[in-house]
Amino acid sequence: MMRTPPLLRKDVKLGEGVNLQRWAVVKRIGDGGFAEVYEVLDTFKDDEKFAVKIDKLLDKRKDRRSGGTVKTEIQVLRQLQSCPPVCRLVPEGEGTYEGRFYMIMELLGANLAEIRHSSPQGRIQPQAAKKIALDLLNALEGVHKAGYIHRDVKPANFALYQGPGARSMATGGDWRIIDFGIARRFVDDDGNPLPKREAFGEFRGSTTYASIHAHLKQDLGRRDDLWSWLYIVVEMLEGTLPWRTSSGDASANSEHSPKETAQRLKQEALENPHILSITGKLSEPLVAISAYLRSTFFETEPDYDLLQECIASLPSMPAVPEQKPPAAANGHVTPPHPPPQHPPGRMWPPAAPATAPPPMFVNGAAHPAMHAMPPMANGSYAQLPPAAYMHMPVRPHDFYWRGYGAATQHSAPLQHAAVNYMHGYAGNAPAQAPPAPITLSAPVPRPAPPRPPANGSAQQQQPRIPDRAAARPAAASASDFDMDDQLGHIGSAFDDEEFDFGQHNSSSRAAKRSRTGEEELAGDGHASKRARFGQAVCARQQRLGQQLVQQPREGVGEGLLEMKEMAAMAARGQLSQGAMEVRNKLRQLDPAEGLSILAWLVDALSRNVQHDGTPQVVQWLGKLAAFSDECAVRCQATRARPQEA
Ligand SMILES: Nc1ncnc2c1ncn2[C@@H]1O[C@H](COP(=O)(O)OP(=O)(O)OP(=O)(O)O)[C@@H](O)[C@H]1O
Repeated sequence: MMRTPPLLRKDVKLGEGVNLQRWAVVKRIGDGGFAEVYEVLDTFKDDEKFAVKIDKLLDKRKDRRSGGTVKTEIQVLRQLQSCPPVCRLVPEGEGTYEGRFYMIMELLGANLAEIRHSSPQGRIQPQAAKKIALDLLNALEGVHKAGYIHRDVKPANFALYQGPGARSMATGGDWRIIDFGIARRFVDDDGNPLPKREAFGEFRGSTTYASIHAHLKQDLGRRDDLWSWLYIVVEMLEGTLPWRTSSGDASANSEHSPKETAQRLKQEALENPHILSITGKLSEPLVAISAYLRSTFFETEPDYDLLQECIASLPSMPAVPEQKPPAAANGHVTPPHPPPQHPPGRMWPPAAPATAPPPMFVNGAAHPAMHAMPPMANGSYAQLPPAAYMHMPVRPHDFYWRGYGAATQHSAPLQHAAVNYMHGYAGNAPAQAPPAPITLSAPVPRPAPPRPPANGSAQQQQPRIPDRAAARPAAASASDFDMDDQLGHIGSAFDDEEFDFGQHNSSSRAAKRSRTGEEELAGDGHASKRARFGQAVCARQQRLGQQLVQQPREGVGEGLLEMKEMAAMAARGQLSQGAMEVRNKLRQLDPAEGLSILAWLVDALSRNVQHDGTPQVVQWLGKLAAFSDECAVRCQATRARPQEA
């Protein structure tokens, strides 16, 4: 039986004494772009509390073009009700009030934006942040598995469940995902993914958390929800994002719009994810996530397990003393990027690799070797040509095979992590001894890329290996070989000259891809060639790697010749079934073992690039570096798992 509604508070905008069917409006609790949210009481159920979301009056909508309405949201939410972390609708709780659609749903608590703002320095403790990150990821996975992309993933759209059995915030809370106003179904009725739409318009979600693809007005896929999720995770841990100003929002003092600033910094963060951190040194698992997301395609089904593993390997304790981000004159929060102070030193101790590396993560903390990783200065200095990577079939968790698939660029920070990690144990005589202190040469600033000739003949130019000796004449001996320097110069050589596999020309499409981080290769005739090349690379990689580990270092030259031969064979497409089999064996190697082999190979190839600048060698180097990245990430994941258990 309908009861008299309770006394209404003054701030109720729906109108005095409003009843929406049996639900009596109590107070306003939220206000978005196209709707308002009120707390209501169910007068049929002992005044149990619920929430109602109702369309704003048309003239109060921030953006009339948004198209988002409660009516469309109801349709999406109905499809997602079997997905646990999605906000529950009350059956029969839909209707219109003065022409405005409304829906009754469960009443949730504070949203993540409010909770973060109420935390000291806007940071959430790492242990709780990890739990929240996993909950949010689960929620997104559930939505994706149900065939939808949310497209407006932001902290305000995750709210605390406060019903029976809810966990307290002290243990991370229980999160529900809300606001499906601009969600979109990405599969057809048969569950097949819809093709990417071209010429997509302005994005309608939040600028702060929008993926780079949203800024570029591209069609959004599952990966874009996950980019937003990554920004949320970074913000929870860091207390801010680089594109936020000291006032926390729009960069009012900047000559660029907030959107432009966010886009530029997000673009930079693709190359160098460390700029996402106020310390200039982002946690390696987050770097890995960024590298992984960057490697995904529009239609890629994300590897949620891998993302979970990365989050699980995040430190549970704050790694550095609390630090306030300095605000630059223009109001931007600028990562400090302390200059690295590493004295020149040897790359590898000359002894054989130890059998067992020390754990990379002990109780969530990084292996001591990881600390030796020099902060990235002003962007990546180890870019390698996109064509250095190949596309390969994927197993779950083998994301680097896919990640570096096709035209992905190499993630410099990860590569250095791998090298440094290896450095921590490979060659330290007693396996039990703590890793020797690591000395790396300070990275040499990248020279400005050469300007293309005025006559536009850049496309005919051959990729060149720069003269390393000329750039750093005093450090040319094998004993003080400097990987940073070497990779930096190789990277510079390809800045403007896209190396197209087996061809020495540049394509505007590929160049565009490298600028935008867009990696789709639909219709790319070179993709299958790269795949074949990749198989061959891996086959020979294992054999030569084992040889090299057993051989004295003088044997490297011979190994290099064999590799070049193999590369030429791959380019001609003369590949065997055997190559595929060896590759599969290589994949089964213990990641640490693979890393050990690959570290030797990268080192060996780097030394020889100086003497023989063939493009194949550069490709090899890129491929090998990518593989050592994979090994490093897999090491992290493998070692983190028992810790979590
Ligand atoms: N079920 C709920 N329980 C409690 N609070 C809610 C609920 N749903 C939404 N809110 C609150 O209301 C606010 C606005 O809701 P919502 O984001 O759905 O509206 P919107 O118009 O789509 O917003 P925006 O324009 O920001 O996307 C949310 O940030 C949240 O704090």
